[in-house]
Order: sequence, then structure tokens, then C-alpha cells
Amino acid sequence: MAFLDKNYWTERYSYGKTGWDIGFASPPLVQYLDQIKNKEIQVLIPGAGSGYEAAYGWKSGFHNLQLLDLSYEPLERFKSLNPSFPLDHIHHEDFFLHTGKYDLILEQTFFCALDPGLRVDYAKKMKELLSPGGKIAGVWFDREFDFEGPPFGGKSEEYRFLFEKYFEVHTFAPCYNSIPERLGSEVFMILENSKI
Ligand SMILES: C[S@@+](CC[C@H](N)C(=O)[O-])C[C@H]1O[C@@H](n2cnc3c(N)ncnc32)[C@H](O)[C@@H]1O
Repeated sequence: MAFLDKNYWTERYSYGKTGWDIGFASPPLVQYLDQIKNKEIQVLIPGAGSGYEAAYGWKSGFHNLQLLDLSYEPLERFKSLNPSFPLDHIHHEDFFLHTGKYDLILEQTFFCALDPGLRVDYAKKMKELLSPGGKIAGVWFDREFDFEGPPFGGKSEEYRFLFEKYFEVHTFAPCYNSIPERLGSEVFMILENSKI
């Protein structure tokens, strides 16, 4: 398996090998953001890539929203397309080294981009970054792939087993509003940081 470091992702962006990039804010995340009344909450989007969800959230009034990516390229593009987005809310950084406290962290094809050996670390880091009562919400692939990842697939039972150790599982359901290409292969989850 390729070493999934900054160089790997930079190369993928440089060669335009970005099959994950849907070109617009992901409908399940958009609908989730739309029903949140308190727009003052601290939000993080890790592995944000082109940052469509961040642009959507910002335009919808979530002004305490931060995006983060290991790769410089998509963040530079994001900056040029969203000139009013505050520069200090854009983090060119490794998720695992990021510090902060958030009320909401959004997941969209970040988990599946990581080496599966990092899944426990992902759960622990998410917990560390969430305020008490804070939530992770978003979509995870509920399927395996017949090629070497990324993306790395998985099954919902595996996720439930992993995340129940760290979070209160609020929502865990087949995603009904996935993009057509992913319909039937994603699970929507809301995980709350209320477990000690
Ligand atoms: C599959 S892409 C998804 C991008 C975006 N979420 C989307 O749906 O278009 C995975 C992203 O995670 C970033 N990434 C991978 N490992 C990372 C890490 N350890 N910390 C932060 N970003 C990372 C990559 O640079 C890439 O932009």
C-alpha cells in the first residue's frame, strides 16, 4: 500500500486524480447543517479537500467554522474561490496534530482516506477534539472495495463496535440522501461525546 502522507495526497491533487471530489457540498451534510439553529457553534471539517461543505457552511452563517487538510493544493483553491473566508480558519495541517475544541466535526470521505490501521487513533483524536456533548456527524462508506484503497471501505457493524467505545451513538442509519453514485453504500452517523 502507498504511504498515505502529504506527498501522496499532493500528487493526487497535482495529477487531478481526485475521483472523490463530487464538485459540490455533499447533500447529507448540507441537510444536516440546514437543521442546526445555533450557528455560533465551533465546527471543524478535517480532510476537507476542496472544502465545498466549508464554503456552504460559511455562507449559511456558521462563522466559527474551520477547515483542515494535509494538502496545500485544495486549500489554495478554496482560498481563491472563497476570498471572504478567514485565512486563520484554514489549517494546512495533519488532523492527528491539530489542537482545538469543537461542538461539531463533519465527516465526508476523510475516514476512508486514512490507513485502516489508524481507525482507533481517528476515534480517539475525534474524542479529544470534541467539547463535552460535541458531535461528529456525516457519512461513512458501508461497503468494501475490490481494489486497494484509498478509499478504504468497511462495514457498519465494524464502525458501531469501534465508535460505541468512545461515543454515544445517536444516529446510525443507511444514508437516504447520498449522491446517486453512493446511494445504498453509505451510513449516516451522529456520534456524541458524552461518554467518559
Ligand atoms: C478522499 S479526500 C476527501 C476530500 C473531501 N473531504 C471531499 O470529500 O472531497 C481525503 C482528504 O484527506 C486529506 N488527508 C489525508 N490524510 C490527512 C491527515 N492525516 N490530516 C488531514 N488531512 C488529511 C487529503 O489531503 C485529502 O484532501
